[in-house]
Amino acid sequence: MTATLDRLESTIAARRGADPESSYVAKLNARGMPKIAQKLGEEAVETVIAAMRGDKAELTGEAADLLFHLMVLLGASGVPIADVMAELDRREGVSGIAEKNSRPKD
Ligand SMILES: N=c1c2ncn([C@@H]3O[C@H](COP(=O)(O)OP(=O)(O)OP(=O)(O)O)[C@@H](O)[C@H]3O)c2ncn1[C@@H]1O[C@H](COP(=O)(O)O)[C@@H](O)[C@H]1O
Repeated sequence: MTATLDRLESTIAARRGADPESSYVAKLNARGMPKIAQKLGEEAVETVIAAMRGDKAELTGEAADLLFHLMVLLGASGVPIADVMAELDRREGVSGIAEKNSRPKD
């Protein structure tokens, strides 16, 4: 999964300055953060609707759209996907401790 996202991150970075007529990534970036954020929100809603319908094929497609648009937003914001992964890894460690602390004491 990480390799796929790393590759996508590189592709998005390479396409950002391309011709907006021929590149969707360039077109979105040219329209700025409000448009990128709006698209991410739309894809999130479409993902939720697909999940509620219980259609796994539709959900798979919408989830891919959602992840792609999140990657575009992170790229435009200068946040590397490696930082997001590192935060998730950190939380994995933290949640173990939180779980332990939430257990009733003898
Ligand atoms: N993964 C994707 C990807 N997923 C979805 N999309 C595009 O996201 C758009 C979403 O469709 P919508 O109808 O919601 O959007 P729209 O009508 O084009 O835009 P609006 O009018 O809503 O602003 C479609 O144009 C899809 O083609 C993607 N476009 C590009 N990629 C990746 O990005 C790479 C670079 O793409 P280009 O920048 O186009 O070269 C590609 O090789 C792919 O790997």
